[in-house]
Amino acid sequence: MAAQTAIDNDADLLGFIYFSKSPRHLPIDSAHALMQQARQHASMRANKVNLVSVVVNPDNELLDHIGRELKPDFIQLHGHETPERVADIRARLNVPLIKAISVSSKDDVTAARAYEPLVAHMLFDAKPPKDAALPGGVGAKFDWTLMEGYKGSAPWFLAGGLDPWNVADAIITAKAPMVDVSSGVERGPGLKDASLISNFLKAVKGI
Ligand SMILES: O=C(O)c1ccccc1NCC(=O)[C@H](O)[C@H](O)COP(=O)(O)O
Repeated sequence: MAAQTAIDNDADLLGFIYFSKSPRHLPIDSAHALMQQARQHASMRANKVNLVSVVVNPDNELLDHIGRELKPDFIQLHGHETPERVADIRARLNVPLIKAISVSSKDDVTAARAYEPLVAHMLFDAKPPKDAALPGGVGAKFDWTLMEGYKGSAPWFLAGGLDPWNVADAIITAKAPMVDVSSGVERGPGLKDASLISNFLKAVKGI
C-alpha cells in the first residue's frame, strides 16, 4: 500500500481525495478503510502521521459526512472557496483546515493573506491549465521564485509538479517549510509508485 511506504519513509501527512473527476477519488467507505489501515500501520511503527481529506468546493452535507465518518486530522479545501466560506466551514467543523491557492502570479500569493487567520496551513499549488478537469494533481509547476518574501503566519506547503528529482531545488528556491506531491510519485494517473514515494521523501528529508 502506498500509504505504508509513505509512513515507513516518515511522511508527515497523507491526503485522501474526495473529488469524483479525479483518478484518485476515494468514496467515503474506501477512504475510511484506507485511513484505518494507515492509522494502524503508523501506530505499529510509533510514527505520527496526519490524515487529510481533500475536497473541492464542498457543501455542508459532504463536510459533515467527512467529519463524522472519517475524522480526518485536516480538511484541505482545494477549490474556489472564498475567505467567507472558509470562515463558515471553520465555525461549522472542529477540524483544522488547509487552504489551497492556485498560483500563477504574485497577486495570487498575496491573496493568501485573507485566509491565513482562518486556517492551520496554506498550500500553494500551480494554477492548472484552462482545459484541465482537475484543480490539482495535474503535475503543473509554477515559478517558485514567486514565493520569495512570503513568510506566512504558519508553516505552508509548496505543491505542483514536484517529483523526486526537483523537490530539493524547489524547497531551496521557494524556502518552503513543507511540500505536497501527487502525480510526481505516480507511474500513471492515480497509480502511486513505492520507489518514487520513497525517493521523494528521501530527497526531502535529505536537505
Ligand atoms: O490529486 C488530485 O487528483 C486532486 C483532485 C482535486 C483536488 C486536488 C487534488 N490534489 C491536491 C493536491 O494537494 C496535489 O498534491 C497538488 O495539487 C499537487 O499535485 P501534483 O502537481 O500532481 O503533484
